[in-house]
Order: sequence, then structure tokens, then C-alpha cells
Amino acid sequence: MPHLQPGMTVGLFGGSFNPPHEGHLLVAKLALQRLGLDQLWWLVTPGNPLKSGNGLAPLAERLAHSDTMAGDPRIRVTAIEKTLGTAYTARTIRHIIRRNPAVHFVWIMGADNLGDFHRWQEWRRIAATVPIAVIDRPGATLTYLSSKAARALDKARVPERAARALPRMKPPAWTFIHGPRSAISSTALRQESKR
Ligand SMILES: Nc1ncnc2c1ncn2[C@@H]1O[C@H](COP(=O)(O)OP(=O)(O)OP(=O)(O)O)[C@@H](O)[C@H]1O
Ligand SMILES: O=C(O)c1ccc[n+]([C@@H]2O[C@H](COP(=O)([O-])O)[C@@H](O)[C@H]2O)c1
Repeated sequence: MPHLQPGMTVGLFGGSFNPPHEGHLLVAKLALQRLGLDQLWWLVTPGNPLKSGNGLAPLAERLAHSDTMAGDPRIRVTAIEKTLGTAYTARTIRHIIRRNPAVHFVWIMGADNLGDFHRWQEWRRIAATVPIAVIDRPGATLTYLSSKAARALDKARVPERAARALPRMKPPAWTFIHGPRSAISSTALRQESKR
């Protein structure tokens, strides 16, 4: 686990990164800037519990590619979930917070993930444990209005202009961040590499 000082603000950006791409980097940089983060941890999952493992590249390969892609000292590429032996975000977050009680963490995800957030294990507990920043993604812009989780957490939504304060807010608290967008996806890259 990367070393932290009390009072720091850290974004937790989980993903399959199969493979990592410019869209991930755009999200990471936007989160660092708009949330005023000291660090952003790129949590490379051993395997998304809701996705089939078919076509999932080995963790070591996804880690190495993510490291090459990140190229910013504030972005730390980690295999924390492999070390913890879990692929469930709720458990990951609980463990990280327990180890670093004086650090302000915020969960980062693309807008498409908000669409099925209500299917994640203990999703309400995640939202009650850590502030969440949802980053816009082409094709998913309206997700935040229509998804089950967004509706359930409607009262906890804070305006985008308050994004900088989000990491220090008491959860549940979440915001939707607009910015430069990229339509790239790992699925498209995998399909391209097969051609
Ligand atoms: N182009 C993008 N714009 C905004 N968010 C993105 C983008 N690509 C990925 N993300 C977000 O990054 C995180 C990790 O995504 P993931 O590694 O699954 O990439 P993906 O391109 O969605 O992959 P796949 O096509 O295999 O589903 C998720 O929170 C996802 O919403
Ligand atoms: O905890 C869960 O139930 C859960 C269900 C689906 C996805 N997630 C997490 O969501 C993050 C994004 O996953 P992905 O595959 O869309 O990149 C990644 O950290 C996954 O572990 C977590």
C-alpha cells in the first residue's frame, strides 16, 4: 500500500484495465485536478465480480501496462485487492480506511458504473463509507439521473462546483463531474487487436 500522511486526500480508482487506455488517464487526471487530490490509486482488480473472466489478461500484464500508461507521480498503480484476496469494493474500501484512518478517501468511477452500482455487493454501505465522484462518459451522461443508485442517493448529491470539498465531506456524498470526454473503451481496443 502506498505511504500516506495524515490529512491527505486520495482517490481510489478501481478497474479491470484490460487493457488500460487514454480514457482511464483522462478520468484520473480530471479527478486529481477537480477534487484537488494528493494521490490517485489505480486499483487493478483481480477480476470484476460482475464480469466473466473470459478474455481477462493476467493481472501482472494489466499492472505493467497501467504503470506505463499512468506516467504521473501522483498516480499509484496497485494490486491491493490481490494482496487482500478480495474483488469486492466494499471490503477493499473498509480495509484501506482502517489502515489509514486520518486520510480522506474518495471513490472514483465512470458514469457507466453508476448505472449498475446497485448490483455491487453492499453498495449502500459503500456509499455510506466513502464519498463518490462519478466522471462523465460518452453514452452514459444521463445515467446519473436514471439509475437506481442515483435515485436512491439523490439527497446525498452535491453540486459539481463543490467537488473540491467532496473528499472531506461526511458520506453519503457524491457528485457528477463533467469535463473532456473520450469514447475509447477496453472492449473496443480488444476487438481492434483481434483484427
Ligand atoms: N472513456 C472513459 N470515460 C470515462 N470513464 C471511463 C472510460 N473508460 C473507462 N472508464 C471508467 O474507468 C473505470 C475502469 O473501467 P474499465 O477498466 O472497465 O474500462 P472499460 O473501457 O469500461 O472496459 P470494458 O470495455 O472492458 O468494459 C470504470 O469506472 C469506468 O467507468
Ligand atoms: O464490489 C462489487 O460487487 C463490484 C461489482 C462490480 C465492479 N466492482 C468494481 O468496480 C470497478 C470497475 O470495474 P470495471 O470492470 O468496470 O473496470 C472495479 O474496481 C471493480 O472491482 C465492484
